[in-house]
This record gives sequence, structure tokens and C-alpha cells, in this order.
Amino acid sequence: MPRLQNVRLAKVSLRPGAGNMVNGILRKLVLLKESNSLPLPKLEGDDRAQARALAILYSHPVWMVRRWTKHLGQEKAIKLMMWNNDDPSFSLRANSGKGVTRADLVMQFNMLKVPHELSSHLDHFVRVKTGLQSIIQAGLLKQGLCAVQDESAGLIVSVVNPQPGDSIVDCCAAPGGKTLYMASQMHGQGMLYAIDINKGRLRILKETAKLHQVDGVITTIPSDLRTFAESCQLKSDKVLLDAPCSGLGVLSKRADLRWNRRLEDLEELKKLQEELLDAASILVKPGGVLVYSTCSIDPEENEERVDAFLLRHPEFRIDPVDRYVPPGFVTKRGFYSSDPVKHSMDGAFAARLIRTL
Ligand SMILES: C[S@@+](CC[C@H](N)C(=O)[O-])C[C@H]1O[C@@H](n2cnc3c(N)ncnc32)[C@H](O)[C@@H]1O
Repeated sequence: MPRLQNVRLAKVSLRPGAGNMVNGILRKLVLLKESNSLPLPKLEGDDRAQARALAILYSHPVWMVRRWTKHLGQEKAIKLMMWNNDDPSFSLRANSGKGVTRADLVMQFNMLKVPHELSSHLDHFVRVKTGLQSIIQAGLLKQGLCAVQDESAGLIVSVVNPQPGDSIVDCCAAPGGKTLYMASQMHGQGMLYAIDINKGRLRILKETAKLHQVDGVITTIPSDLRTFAESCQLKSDKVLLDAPCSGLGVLSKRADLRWNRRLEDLEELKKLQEELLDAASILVKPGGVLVYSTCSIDPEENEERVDAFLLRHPEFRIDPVDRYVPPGFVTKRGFYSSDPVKHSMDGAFAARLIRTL
């Protein structure tokens, strides 16, 4: 955030005098940085000391640094933190539900002089590094011509592989990024049940579905998935559980998130993910598919939750995702995984599980 913005923020949120103090500190920091004399911590000592130094150097909580160093090794953990600190790039999805093609979108971006790049993984997606504001101001999102959607989320939809005529349940659907993309691939045939506990967010989904002209195949169900599944007779071809998670794969776009997350949150989330997985599994018909996904890169929220689920539910088996996403995104065990450093997109995970007949 630019210095003057920080000064203004301090004045508004604390008191007018605080602005001067923040200004003084930031000026001094800029001078020290320019003369290469910032007093930086040294990367030395035991693991704990090194994690503390890295946490300061790359501005991440110590617990995250320790976790990533353990799972990824120090070199990759540093690259990940650098990615998180870099300016994020965004991708936009052309809304085929409204007949908009990627070529149409590219034409609009050219007119707006927004530099862009075609996604090499997904037909409807275009990447932009700068210029998102121009796209918003030109009203392309308000008109429902496109949606901001990361390719990592688009690839989760590829794992679900929605087809016209399918009956699909999106268990944690709001605000609807994946619901809308799935609906656009159903060409008006079939039904997509969008469940979410958050009524307000589900209302947004409903309104956006109308705007995107895909509302004909969507039924919204405001409910806690756990209570809904207990009383429901519905059995579907495909069930997507895009579970509430730590969001550790999307830190480049959510500057505040790293400081709001605590290690203890993971324990609570893991319990919720298991309960939701059990509930979602009830909605899958024999031979049907359950896709479990997160926007986390943490094995405890991903592979480990799937393994624990498979132990509780031997009637499900892993269906490797290599038929649905490019090889670079397929893990040894047949899961989908996007890696911010390797793929230059958000981190995400998905497992495709089939209920035996
Ligand atoms: C990761 S977000 C889903 C994002 C969405 N799939 C998308 O692509 O836009 C997780 C969602 O789970 C919902 N949720 C949390 N607990 C739930 C529960 N017990 N039953 C149903 N939905 C729940 C939250 O309200 C939140 O909207």
C-alpha cells in the first residue's frame, strides 16, 4: 500500500496525530531501504530461529513459515511467500451461458487496451496482470459478459466435468463461481442444486445466475448441508463439495488473510470438512461422482481428509483426474493440485471419488 494511503488510514482509524508518526516511520524505512541499510534479520540458528527470520523477511506468520518449510522445504517455502507478496494477476471467464466467446472478450480487452494472455489450460479463460479496473469500469462484469475466476477454480470444474442433462449438487455453492461455470456447460439441460448455509451469499448467486442467463438449470437451497443431507432423498450423478478451508492457496489475492488465520483454525476446519464430506457422500447415487475441493495447499485439508474419508467410506474409490485436467496438475495419486509457484495461479486441490455400484 502506498505511503500516503497508510498515513490517511492511520489518521482516520486512530487519530489525526497518528498520521504524522506513521509518515515519519515510513519515510525512514524508505530511506533505509534505498541505502540498502535496513536492519534485516539473518537466516541462522535452529529451525525456529530461521522461521522467525523468514517470517519477518517475507512478512508471513511464523506458524505458516514453519508449516511450509516442513511440507515444501525452505527454498520452495520462500518462493511461495514471494509469490504471495507479488502483485496478483487475475483471470476472467467468458460467459458462454450468454453466448460470449473468448474471442469476444479479447476484442473488448483490445478496445480497452488491457494487456492480456489466453489461458493455456481452459478455453474460456483470459489472464490479465493489470487493467482489471478498466474492465470493471467498462461494465463487462455488470453486464454478465464475463466473471472474475481463477484458472485454479476453473480446473476444479473440469474435474467435475459437468454435462448437459446431469443432475449435480454443489454443496457449498455460494457465492457461485463454480456453480455458474458448471451451469454454463449444461446448455440449459439438467439441474444443478446449489446449497449453502449463508442465505445472503446464496442470494448473490441467484442474482448472478439470472444476469449470466444460466438460472434455468439452477435451484438454490439455503441450508446447512448436514441437516439437508440427513432428510434428503435426492441422489445425483455428480456432487461437488468445495469445502470451507483455510484459503492458504489464495494468499496473493487476500492480503489480510494470512494475519487472520491461526493454526488452531485448521483443527476446526478439518472437523467441519469431514462432517461435510460425510454429508455430501449421502447425495451421490451408485456409480456417481463426489468431487472434494479446496483452495488450500495444505495436505491436512486435502489428501489427508480424503484418506480419512475413504477409510470411513470404503464404498468410494479414487478416480484419477488425468482425463479431465492437463498432466502437470495431476499428482502421483491421481488428485488435481495447482501450485502457485509452478503454475502461476492460485493453489487449489480436488479429488474425484466414485461411489461403487
Ligand atoms: C469455499 S466457499 C465456496 C465457494 C464457492 N464454491 C464458489 O466457487 O464460489 C465455502 C462455502 O461453504 C459454505 N458453508 C460453510 N458451512 C456450510 C454448511 N454447514 N452447509 C452448507 N454450506 C456451508 C460457506 O457459506 C461458503 O459459502
